[in-house]
This record gives sequence, structure tokens and C-alpha cells, in this order.
Amino acid sequence: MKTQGGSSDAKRRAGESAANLVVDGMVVGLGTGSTAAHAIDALGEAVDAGLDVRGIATSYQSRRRALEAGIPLTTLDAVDRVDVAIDGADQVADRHLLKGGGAAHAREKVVDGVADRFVVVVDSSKTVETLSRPVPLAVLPDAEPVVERAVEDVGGDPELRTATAKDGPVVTDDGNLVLDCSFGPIEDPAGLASTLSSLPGVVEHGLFVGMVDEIHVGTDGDVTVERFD
Ligand SMILES: O=C(CO)[C@H](O)[C@H](O)COP(=O)(O)O
Repeated sequence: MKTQGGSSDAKRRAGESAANLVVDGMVVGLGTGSTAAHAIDALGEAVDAGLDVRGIATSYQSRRRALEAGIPLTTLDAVDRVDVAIDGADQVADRHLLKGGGAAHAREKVVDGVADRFVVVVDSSKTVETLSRPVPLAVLPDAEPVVERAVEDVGGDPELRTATAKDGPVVTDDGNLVLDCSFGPIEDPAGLASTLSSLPGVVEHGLFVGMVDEIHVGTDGDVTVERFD
């Protein structure tokens, strides 16, 4: 699995802390990435001990992890609501996130966005004053050259994400390509999000603006929780 950022211990602390929020009867959005995987593992242990929950996976990877952990799965069309979604992030500034390091941000945005409570799990290396990592765009394959030019026109520097374990580009679970687009420091996440959403061929971008309800930040010795309500 792709990992980045801080220690595995810090990620585990954050994931386990968020998993503790889940109670009997909940439908839980299961995020993607190495930190969300710790939450999935902790939920699996709780299910083993009798917790009654159903999970909604946000990617092939989180589905596999949940199945291995023994979490019963459901789908968005089979439930009325998602009580809580627990997901990782590549950068966090206040209530804004950059996601998509695992190329799952399109499905993640749907599940995280519909959840009554969106809980983010990160290690402390992910928290910043201003978002500045490249913004991943999931792009319709045929539209890739068009989107590249459009991103340049709005001041970005797009780079097609390529796979390490295969020749050629990364292809998302939904068959899209990924353009990682550098804009430097992102002073106006809402404005950039709206610009990127308006580009034909962009399926989804990795800016999650003001969506977060709670952030669990793990360090090697502790976890801090910030709530926004
Ligand atoms: O957005 C994501 C996947 O699309 C991940 O949540 C993000 O990349 C964080 O991953 P990790 O916890 O492994 O650092």
C-alpha cells in the first residue's frame, strides 16, 4: 500500500481514536490509505467483539481491507444514511483537505460528503497552515489533453500520475486518469475548487473544502482531536 507522511504508530493512534466513535447500528464510510486502514482494522476487532456495524468502502483497497477485517459491507443504494465516515488526508489546513494520494478521492468525496459526520485521521506531518501539495484531478481518459491545457490556463502545472508497478498511467477504480496539478500555496481553496469543478473532463478534484467535522491527529505518543461544531 502507498504510504506517506509520519510514523505508522502515529497513524494507528489516529485511526483507532476515530474508530472509537462508532457505536452499534451505525453505517460507516471506510476511507482509503494507510491511516484509514488502521481505523478499519480497529473496527474489525470491535466487530469481532460484537459491534454491529455496516461499512461502505471508498475503494478497492478499503473494500479488501474491510473484508479481511470481517466488517459487513453495504452500498450507498442500500442505506438511507451514512452515520460517520472515517478517512485520511494528504494535507489538512483548518477545515480544508487535500486528498487523492491513493487516487480514490472521487468515491471518497461522495461517501465522506454524504456522511452525517466526517472524521479525518492523519498523523501530525499532514497538518499545515496553507495547502500546497499538488491537487489530484480524476480525469476522463479521452479528456486528458484538454484538461491539461485547461489547468495550465488557470495557472496550474499538471503532471500525469504514472504507476510504479506497471508501465503507463495510474488508472482509478472507476477507469479515470489522475493529473497531479501544482498551484503553489493555495490561498483560496474554495475558489480553486470551484474553478477545477468547472473544467469539462474533470470527474473530481482532491480539494475537500469545509467538509470536515472532526480531525484526529496522531503523534508517536498521543492523539489530539479537533471538533468543528
Ligand atoms: O486521499 C487518500 C486516498 O485517495 C488518502 O486518504 C490519503 O492519500 C492519505 O493516505 P495515507 O493515510 O496513506 O497517508
